[in-house]
Amino acid sequence: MGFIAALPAILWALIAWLYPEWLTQIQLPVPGAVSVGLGIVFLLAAFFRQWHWFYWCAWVGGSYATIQLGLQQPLAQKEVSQLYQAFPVWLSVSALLLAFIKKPTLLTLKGAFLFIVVGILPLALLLEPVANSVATLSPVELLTLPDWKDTGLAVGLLLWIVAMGGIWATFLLYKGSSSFAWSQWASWLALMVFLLVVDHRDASTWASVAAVIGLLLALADQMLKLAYIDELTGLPQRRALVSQLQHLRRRSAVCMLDVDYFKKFNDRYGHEVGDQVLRLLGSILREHRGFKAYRYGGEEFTLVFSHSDPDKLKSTLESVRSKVANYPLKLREPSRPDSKRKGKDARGKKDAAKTVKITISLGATLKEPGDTPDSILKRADENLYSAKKSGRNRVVLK
Ligand SMILES: Nc1nc2c(ncn2[C@@H]2O[C@H](COP(=O)(O)OP(=O)(O)OP(=O)(O)O)[C@@H](O)[C@H]2O)c(=O)[nH]1
Repeated sequence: MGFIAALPAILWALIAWLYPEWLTQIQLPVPGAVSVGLGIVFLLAAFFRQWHWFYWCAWVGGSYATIQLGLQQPLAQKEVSQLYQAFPVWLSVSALLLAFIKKPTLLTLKGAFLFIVVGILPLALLLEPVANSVATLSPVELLTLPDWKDTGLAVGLLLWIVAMGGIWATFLLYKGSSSFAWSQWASWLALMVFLLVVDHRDASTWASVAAVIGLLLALADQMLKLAYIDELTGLPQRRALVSQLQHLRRRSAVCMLDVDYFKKFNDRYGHEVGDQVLRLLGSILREHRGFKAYRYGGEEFTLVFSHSDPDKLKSTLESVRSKVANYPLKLREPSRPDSKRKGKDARGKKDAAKTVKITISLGATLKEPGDTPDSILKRADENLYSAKKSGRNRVVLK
């Protein structure tokens, strides 16, 4: 899902490669699209107090300004050619640093410093001695074999983009990264691809627009997650459930489930261990087939089925119930032993990592004509209450 933020940059790269003539044929719908886009990201990020986005806006803005001031002239000029060599070094080093360092809060001295560095520093490349010395670090020449020099293609640059972009993207995929992390990769890719098609009019604006749209998509994705996804379990939360229940199909069913004696469990093992259990229960429900799971609130979850076959429903719910009841929960020690000796003893014992089990009760109901979200949830909740009253660790479907 996070990958969505990278799509505009990938689309831009494909167009720049396959149909570069489009860049001059299609007019940008908004004059000053880059500034307008960056302004919108700034405002949204400030509104939602997502300060770390400001650094990326400053990075895109500073790089775009440098391109406009220095790279809009023929590459044959010596100082332009030096900037052209130095610029990918700046883009790559600064992007990697900004993506992987722990970013300070913006409204601190360190934060303001970083903001200015990423926004203003690229402009220093417009000074010839700076560009000259940074250009000596550029691997573009090194990566371009002598045979390729006359092809007119910046082959070294292409290899650089493929190598660095590939390693970075593999890392992001491996880590299952957020849309914000992907939008950082995408901003870098968009501007690097611009350098490959530097001769085309408007290429820098299209590249920066692709970077800004990536940031906007990532911001929108993060806002949706904040509003709809429960942080502890990663499941959609009550707000998402209510919106789903408003569009239930005629044949559907709803189940409320709740952990048994969870208060006692929390009292005995601590709230942190209780959280571990909810996280695990969330992942069991997410991976189980046949329904969509939501965290209703506290230790209560809701399952929504898109059929109303009672036998199938009962068998799925029984399978969930028994899976949870038989799942051995390995508890991590809440605190470390207070001496080396005790730690050694504990590691020696077989039961040092304690295994416990939990059970859940489930109350399910089929959709009836005229049901509202409230009425169907109320019926499922009454059935859950019956399951609790009749001994817990069971399914009631009425
Ligand atoms: N660790 C943890 N505990 C939570 C969370 N949300 C709710 N709880 C706890 O869940 C417990 C719910 O207790 P009760 O509603 O009394 O129900 P119960 O003890 O599970 O008993 P029955 O439902 O009757 O089997 C309370 O102790 C809450 O503090 C959470 O996010 N994390």
